[in-house]
Amino acid sequence: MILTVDVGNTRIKAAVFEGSTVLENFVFEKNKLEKKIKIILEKFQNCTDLVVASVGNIEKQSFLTFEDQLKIHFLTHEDIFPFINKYATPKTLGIDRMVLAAGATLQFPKQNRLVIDAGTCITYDFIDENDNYLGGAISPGLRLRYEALHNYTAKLPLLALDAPESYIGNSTKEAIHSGVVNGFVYEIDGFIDEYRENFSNFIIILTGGDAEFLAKRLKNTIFANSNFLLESLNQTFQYKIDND
Ligand SMILES: Nc1ncnc2c1ncn2[C@@H]1O[C@H](COP(=O)(O)OP(=O)(O)O)[C@@H](O)[C@H]1O
Ligand SMILES: CC(C)(COP(=O)(O)O)[C@@H](O)C(=O)NCCC(=O)O
Ligand SMILES: [K+]
Repeated sequence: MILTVDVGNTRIKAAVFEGSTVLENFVFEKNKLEKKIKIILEKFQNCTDLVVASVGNIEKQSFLTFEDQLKIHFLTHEDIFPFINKYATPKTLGIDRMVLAAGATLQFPKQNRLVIDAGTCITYDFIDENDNYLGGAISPGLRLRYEALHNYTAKLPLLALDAPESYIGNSTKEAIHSGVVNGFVYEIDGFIDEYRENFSNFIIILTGGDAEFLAKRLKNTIFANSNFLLESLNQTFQYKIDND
């Protein structure tokens, strides 16, 4: 039984796995880390390993209080991954993106794979059918877009995510919702069309906190799996155990 933890730039997501089965999912704020992990380990006392992928500002140090209870695996670029990393700056590639690429490689072998993770940022990660990780894109996530419009202008209000009535926004609020939400959707559909034009035998995985909201708005029908990063973290750990 293992506890997987995904430290993103907005929230922490966690899940307890028995083999490839999720026993329970958790989502919590970064300042609740120690308290929440303690509660989870009290409930799931058979956890033998704690596997962490962190791109937020939480480092391995924050997990060491648990090392007397279970083995801590804080994933780094030095770990073994099931793809060939063709990124020109492999050491700057986000560990979250590496885990997503590992999951896509292991779950969908011998295909071209695009992973879209709509979280704080939207990340696009492409792994070709020969398991070469080629890279992708980093773009502001939904919340970031609303906040940027408010923080970098004199008059725009800070709005919460809401679906626009039309692409023609007929009020300040509607114009902002249209620009943020439709811009987000058109961007993603545009990228997917571009990849589709250049690669055949192609699968798209959509995940992240905004995946559900997005899935029903995209022209390209793709299935959202909000748990994909944690599932991939579990599989990446298994791969590391089997191949280290
Ligand atoms: N309860 C929530 N708190 C914060 N963000 C949320 C919540 N529910 C959905 N979201 C959306 O999820 C996004 C964060 O997704 P997530 O994948 O958790 O980010 P990250 O992995 O970058 O921390 C936010 O941009 C927001 O639009
Ligand atoms: C782009 C990210 C901030 C995305 O993080 P998230 O949206 O999951 O919080 C993260 O993958 C990161 O810090 N990447 C490092 C730069 C790179 O991947 O090239
Ligand atoms: K993300």
